[in-house]
Amino acid sequence: MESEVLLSVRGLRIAFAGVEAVRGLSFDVRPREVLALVGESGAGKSLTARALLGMLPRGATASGSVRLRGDTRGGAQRGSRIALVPQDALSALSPVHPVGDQLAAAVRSVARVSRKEARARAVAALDRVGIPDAVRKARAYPHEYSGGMRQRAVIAMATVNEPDVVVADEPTTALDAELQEQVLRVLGEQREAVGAALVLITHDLAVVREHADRVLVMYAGRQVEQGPAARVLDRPRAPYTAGLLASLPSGEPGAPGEPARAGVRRRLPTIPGVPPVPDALPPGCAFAPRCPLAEDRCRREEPQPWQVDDGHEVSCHRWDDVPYPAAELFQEQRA
Ligand SMILES: Nc1ncnc2c1ncn2[C@@H]1O[C@H](COP(=O)(O)OP(=O)(O)OP(=O)(O)O)[C@@H](O)[C@H]1O
Repeated sequence: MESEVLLSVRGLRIAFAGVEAVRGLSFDVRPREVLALVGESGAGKSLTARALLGMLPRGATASGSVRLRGDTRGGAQRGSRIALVPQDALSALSPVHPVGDQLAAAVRSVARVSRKEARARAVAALDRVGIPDAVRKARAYPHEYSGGMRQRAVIAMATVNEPDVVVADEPTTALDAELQEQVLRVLGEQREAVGAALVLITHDLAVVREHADRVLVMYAGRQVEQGPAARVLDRPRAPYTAGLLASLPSGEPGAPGEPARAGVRRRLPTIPGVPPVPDALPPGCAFAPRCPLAEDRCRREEPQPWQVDDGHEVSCHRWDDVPYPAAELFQEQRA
């Protein structure tokens, strides 16, 4: 069923020593859907990802609920159904064991199968992500893989047990453009092959435009806007989303406005200022100090999510005053 919800997050809050870094986040992920979590550094994307996996850092306290197919149990129950592709591929693989052994161990940690069967699944997973001569490569150590092949091996590791959800935390930041594209393509293919949904964490709206069905834009631990990716990027209703879009090079797949002209470099507007830290949030809307549309109310009252369109929510008092094209908000400021 199209509308079936696979993963449901309600009122998620994550705090360190009483200071909230994620402040009441709610979203759903449907089967096979790609949901992108976007926002600047410190928005709470990685913490949210870790909460989905039930792997919060030491000292964090969480409230709210994360349900997978209606089940709130965390730990191993959820751990085997939600898999992580971490930011740093190297940290995901042990340097002292052959890659195939690591994948086989991952298989045996969730399924009671023979060593031989686990091995076969490991090789099949390596083969599926496009590693040539997978039988032989399974016997090699991570340092014997090229950077791109290692990324693929990490994706194989995350998908070997055919999870319901793959969470990829900025899987491409350390890679050059060609490898980034490759990794995103392989992730997409694996999503198809094992029928998983993908939660893709990124700060790159061009990646969202290319690869996501839905997008959740975060700022200072809260939802700013969420909805179908094409609709949010074409007609953002939150000034913050508009600012992220304005800072994309024109002609990028996520960028609005005219196509890029070869040889012409324009100075890109960026959102002035920096995001607040969790223990020094301004009153009202956390984005107000950087927002060209902020008025008194914004500095007093935190906006609640408001449905502007089918499945498109925005948390902004002034969403109806965001111009079209929205990037103009920040271009004007620069002038
Ligand atoms: N282990 C920790 N101890 C204390 N505070 C933390 C810890 N981890 C995260 N935080 C706080 O939570 C905020 C959000 O962190 P998070 O890593 O989720 O951000 P992010 O959006 O993923 O950023 P980035 O893009 O840089 O990874 C941080 O700015 C920090 O204040």
